[in-house]
Amino acid sequence: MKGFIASLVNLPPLIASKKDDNDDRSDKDGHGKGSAKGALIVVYLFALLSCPSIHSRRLQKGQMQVLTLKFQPYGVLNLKAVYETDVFAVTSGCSKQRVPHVLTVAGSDSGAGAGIQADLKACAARGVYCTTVITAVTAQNTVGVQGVNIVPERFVSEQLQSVLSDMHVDVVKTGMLPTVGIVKVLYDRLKQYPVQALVVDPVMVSTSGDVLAGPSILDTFRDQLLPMADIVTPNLKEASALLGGIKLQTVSDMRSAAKSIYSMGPRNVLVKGGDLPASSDAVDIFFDGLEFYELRSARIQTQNCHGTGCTLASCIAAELAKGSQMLPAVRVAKHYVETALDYSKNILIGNGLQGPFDHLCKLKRSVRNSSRLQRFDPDDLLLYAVTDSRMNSKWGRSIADAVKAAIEGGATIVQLREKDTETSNFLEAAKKCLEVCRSHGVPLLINDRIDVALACDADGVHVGQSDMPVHVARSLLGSEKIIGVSCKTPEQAHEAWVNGADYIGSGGVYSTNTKANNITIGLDGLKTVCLASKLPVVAIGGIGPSNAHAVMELGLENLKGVAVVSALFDRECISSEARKLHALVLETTKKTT
Ligand SMILES: Cc1ncc(COP(=O)(O)OP(=O)(O)O)c(N)n1
Ligand SMILES: Cc1nc(C(=O)O)sc1CCOP(=O)(O)O
Ligand SMILES: [Mg+2]
Repeated sequence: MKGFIASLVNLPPLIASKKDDNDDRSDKDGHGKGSAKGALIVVYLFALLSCPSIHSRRLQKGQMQVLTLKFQPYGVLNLKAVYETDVFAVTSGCSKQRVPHVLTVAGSDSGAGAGIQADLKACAARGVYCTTVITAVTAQNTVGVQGVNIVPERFVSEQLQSVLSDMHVDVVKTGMLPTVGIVKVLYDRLKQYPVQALVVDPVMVSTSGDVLAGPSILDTFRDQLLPMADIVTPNLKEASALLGGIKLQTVSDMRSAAKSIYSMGPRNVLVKGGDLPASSDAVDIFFDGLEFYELRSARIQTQNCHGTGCTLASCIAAELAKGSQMLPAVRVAKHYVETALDYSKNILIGNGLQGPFDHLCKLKRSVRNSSRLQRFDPDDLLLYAVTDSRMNSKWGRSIADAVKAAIEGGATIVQLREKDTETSNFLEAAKKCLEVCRSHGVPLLINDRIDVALACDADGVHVGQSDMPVHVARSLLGSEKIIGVSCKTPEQAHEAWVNGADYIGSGGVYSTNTKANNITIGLDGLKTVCLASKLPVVAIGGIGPSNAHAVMELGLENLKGVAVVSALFDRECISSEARKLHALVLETTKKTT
């Protein structure tokens, strides 16, 4: 009480400082200045009055005081108080933000397709932080489960205590709970530290058919865990086990099972029908106690489905942690799993029948490119065909037909330079061209549009000096993609190399009508750039059958070929023009090397 009175007596005048530049952004444009400051002062006063350790101290002139206020579970607000010469300011400091958080209580899968590893990947893919309590360590691969080592229940309890007591978990998701003791410690800890939602994936049998939790556990599941659960997500075998072994063979059986499991206490039930015989769709039954929902998705033909159950449950948990309602969370999770399975249907990891899938949908790019001998072969620059939308319209050709003809004539690399094509049409055309290029083993690059290149998974991009900087394009596209840059000077060529480009396009060697206001650098300019460049070079600008030999006769080691637009695409027969040019460039290259 003494400290409280002292603090009131010692309170400096509360005047907003004119000098304070660190104030909230709204002050800068003059909006909400008074109200924001007023609110901060009220919070500061409240903190001052309710915290005895602050009351007893008086701020000296020039002294700064930082109060860190924790508003659990929303975050932390730092208040900064400065008492200067008759001016006192209260400002907000960095306000920390809590992030959505799922705790998974499950087994480790050494093959990383299911269990804890799948949960971590699913949460990462869905933008949610994931902590882990490991209940068992399995020796497992794509063939099956070779060994299981159960973590002692007191240590499961210790892990739970560590995470739940400190890290503010939003949602708990359970997977493999191999003993009655472990289910019980989980039950006790959840009573001690209640969370926003509990997602129970009643893992009992692995995809390979190995038993991961015996029948002795069923009673504890039914009596303790299910009544606490916000959703339980059994597959057909697990639903059958929970219901004493009844057969589930039809969608109607699944509905009855969902209803019976619901009567055990969970708020929602999702019976997964992935194993349902004779069904072209994957049908799941969702029951919320009032209504049944038949959730259908395409059945993806793939062996890479190890861990789908864990992933689905983790994704539901992640969506709930982000604030979603239950049914939308389930729908999003199903769609996510379907997308990841579809993306991963052809990846090859392991020799067994139960392959993992790619939660982050990122692995395939390197798989595809590693199947090529090299990511980028500079000799591919020999005859570089660059498309032009206006020329194709003029001649009434689709982009894909034009590209096909150029490749049939001998083009060794293709760039789609579609300056006036709408994005959606460009993307569609790029996909078609990619099919053509892939079937001929010819790389396809996209001019300027990194977004289109990413969307269609093209082999790379070509950018100019005023397009996206090379290092940014590289960070977006990854190390596997080809990046070319236009350079007219040695300095630009050096920059391109430093920033991680694969080749440079240099020109205009001759004047051109294809690109407006283009600066011509001539053969001399091209030579200067080539000599300075550590990267392979392709010449561009006004090049055709009449002058291609002059370009290649420069005989420069890193000058690998010619890039042409009008000499191919503004001609009646693209393939025969390509054939002519290809032969010419090849001949001069052979002569000069
Ligand atoms: C192979 C090749 N070299 C140079 C260019 C020109 O690119 P840029 O300077 O970005 O100009 P636009 O093509 O975008 O008009 C190129 N496209 N290809
Ligand atoms: C797209 C482009 N870039 C150039 C450069 O100098 O960087 S010249 C050019 C147009 C090349 O078209 P054509 O083969 O019809 O002359
Ligand atoms: Mg450009």
